[in-house]
Amino acid sequence: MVVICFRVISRYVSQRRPYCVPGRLLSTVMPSEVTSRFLILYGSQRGQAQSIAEEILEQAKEHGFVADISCLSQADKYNLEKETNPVVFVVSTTGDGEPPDTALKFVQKIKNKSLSRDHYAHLHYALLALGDTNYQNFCNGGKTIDRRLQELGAKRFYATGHADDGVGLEIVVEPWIEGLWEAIREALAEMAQSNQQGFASPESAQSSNVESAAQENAESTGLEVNLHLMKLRESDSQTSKQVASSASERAETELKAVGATTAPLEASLMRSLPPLSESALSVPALPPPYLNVCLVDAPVEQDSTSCIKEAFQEVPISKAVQLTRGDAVKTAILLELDISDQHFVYQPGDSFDVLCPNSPSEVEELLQRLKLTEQRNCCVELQLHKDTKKKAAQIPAYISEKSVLQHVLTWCLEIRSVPKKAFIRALVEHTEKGDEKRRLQELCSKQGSADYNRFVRDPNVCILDLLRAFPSCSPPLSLLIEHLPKLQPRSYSAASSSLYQPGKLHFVFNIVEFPACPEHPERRGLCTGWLADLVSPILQPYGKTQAPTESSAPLSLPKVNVRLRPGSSFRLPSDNSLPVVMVGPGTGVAPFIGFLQQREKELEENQEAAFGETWLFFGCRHKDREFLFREELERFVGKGILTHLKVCFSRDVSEESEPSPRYVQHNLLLHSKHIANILLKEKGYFYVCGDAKNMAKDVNDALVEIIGTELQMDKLESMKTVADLREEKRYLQDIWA
Ligand SMILES: Cc1cc2nc3c(=O)[nH]c(=O)nc-3n(C[C@H](O)[C@H](O)[C@H](O)COP(=O)(O)O)c2cc1C
Repeated sequence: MVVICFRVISRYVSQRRPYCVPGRLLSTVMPSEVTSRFLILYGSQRGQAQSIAEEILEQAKEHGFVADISCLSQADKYNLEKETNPVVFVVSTTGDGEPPDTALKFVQKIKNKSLSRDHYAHLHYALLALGDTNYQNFCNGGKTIDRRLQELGAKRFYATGHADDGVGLEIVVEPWIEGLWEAIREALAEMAQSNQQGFASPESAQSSNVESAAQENAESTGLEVNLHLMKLRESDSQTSKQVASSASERAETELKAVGATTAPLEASLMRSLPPLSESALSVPALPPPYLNVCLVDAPVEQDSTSCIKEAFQEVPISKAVQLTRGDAVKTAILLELDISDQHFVYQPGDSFDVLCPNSPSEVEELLQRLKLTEQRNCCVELQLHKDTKKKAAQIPAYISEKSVLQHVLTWCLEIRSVPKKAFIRALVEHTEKGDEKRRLQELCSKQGSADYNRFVRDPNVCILDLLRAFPSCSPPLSLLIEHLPKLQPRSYSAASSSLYQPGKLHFVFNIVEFPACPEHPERRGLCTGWLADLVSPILQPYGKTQAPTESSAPLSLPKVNVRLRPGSSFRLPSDNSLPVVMVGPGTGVAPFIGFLQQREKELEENQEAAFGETWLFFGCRHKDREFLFREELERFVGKGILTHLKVCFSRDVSEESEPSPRYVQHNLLLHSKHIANILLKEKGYFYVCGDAKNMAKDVNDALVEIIGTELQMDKLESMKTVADLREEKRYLQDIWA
């Protein structure tokens, strides 16, 4: 990162810091003995931890270090048992506080109970955990690894960072990385000192020779980098001044043009105001390009979709029903998938992934903006730049060899993703007009962080929005492939039981709507918008839920690609006699329909089956418009399968004298005694499904309050009791942000 004054100077100085370690070490450590090597290990589910790890790798070079990088799943590429250099972990969290799939084996390995307390006594590490405070188990993936490494004697040489995707990872990530270099230097010096005091093995002596050579090498590169940065700084501050004056001139002209003399101009995606518009900027280093892209006019021989569809099964959608009345604010749709021809075994509570394409109109617009409409059917051939400065550069595995351009933009790249600052920095180089260049520089700069959050991150701006806002920006296709992440499948919870409805899989979703805002036009969520369009020919309107008859069923049913998500713990207790409390407002009720269907069937098959109490807390805005699965839930109550159905409607005016509860958490509080009994005396289960941002947090707070009140505990104690419930897997969440 960084190009201005004080940072450039401190960077320049920092190249020599391996020799300028703190006083107590300076006298004992010789320069050639201080190695500059360290290892980066990342565990990432959707690529953010990986790209931060790669950013650390890039910056390492500039700071005079030699770093190796590996995914935690590539166990053959590193060996922590013998690692003598500092290790930097970057680990995200997925599911309900789980480590990412790529870190699972590693976590299993370090959790092995037979490992001794000093197993990692030789290890010096730092850890950056990524998470999202919208989820209860904030950063738990990283915290789990951190805790276990401590238990096994590893030494933490730098305070653990906990970055929150809910407010912007960069708020923690950027300063954490800034402080990392000094910390590694100190750790290296300390380790070298310990070695000198007699712990050095012949192996490490050998490696330190190699490393000091590498360090010299890195230092000379570092010097060049700094000279380059100095030059950039000079030219940048000139540009800043020029652009700043032209920005205020432009603002004035615009004011005059609209005849306004006093009304202040507002900042926007395209325009900044002082002080930012007049500030010198610290912009990130230009990410090194690493891909050569050739568009080859050749016939496509293989099915280029095969690589992304691997592990997915294509299934017909046999039914689609609108569950909400026409005047509901959100439209909920139930889909029934026909999985009878597939080997697709699921349990109630499981969730699964759906592959969805980008919108054809957005792909078309992108092709036009890239001036590639004529080449849409060309094969995209990717090669690594021979002399790229990007370390660990790889051709994206999710773009198969013979893919055509239109297919790549439709199925492989997340074109709706919010461009990261590094991407915006790279766009600057492909922008002609000075004022547009300047604004892009601001948006990726340290000084422009608040503007980036306000005009890019919060309104979910995507690359197309940027290209619309900055007409002189004309990036090459290679830049998009380098910077856009892989298009991710979307997850949904099963809303059925396969025991109850063999060969069928149900799920429910709300069509997500993003209203128009100054940064982008109105649009729908990528997958939910696509699904809604896909099923519109077979959609049964609200209130008509009968199965399609032979004659009314269309000849060809729409199809989707689905894949079961493994490892769910969101399951009914194995002991049927235990009571359960389920909290699922809105579409969050989905998995509980599966639970209750399962029990209905089990009871049908065995009249003797005895189930514990079942409580369901449901809520929505209006009883008449959005009470999803009302009839089915009432049937469960009638059959005694659901013993307590507690509903609340946040926007209905209560007709009763007593004010009725507004949200599920209020309803929970009304039944405190029962809930506390179920969870703490009867060892029951507590399930929450739905929105993480507000509901799941409020429900958690309500639970803390319930336990505190009923057991007369102080807040800290009741929070600990709730944490214990999670640990015992009796408090389970299936939530989304
Ligand atoms: C399905 C899903 C589940 C998540 N669960 C949690 C969680 O339980 N706790 C948490 O702190 N963050 C959670 N997150 C947030 C991610 O850890 C965060 O967005 C992170 O930046 C993702 O990094 P990655 O792309 O490297 O996986 C979750 C994100 C998703 C998409």
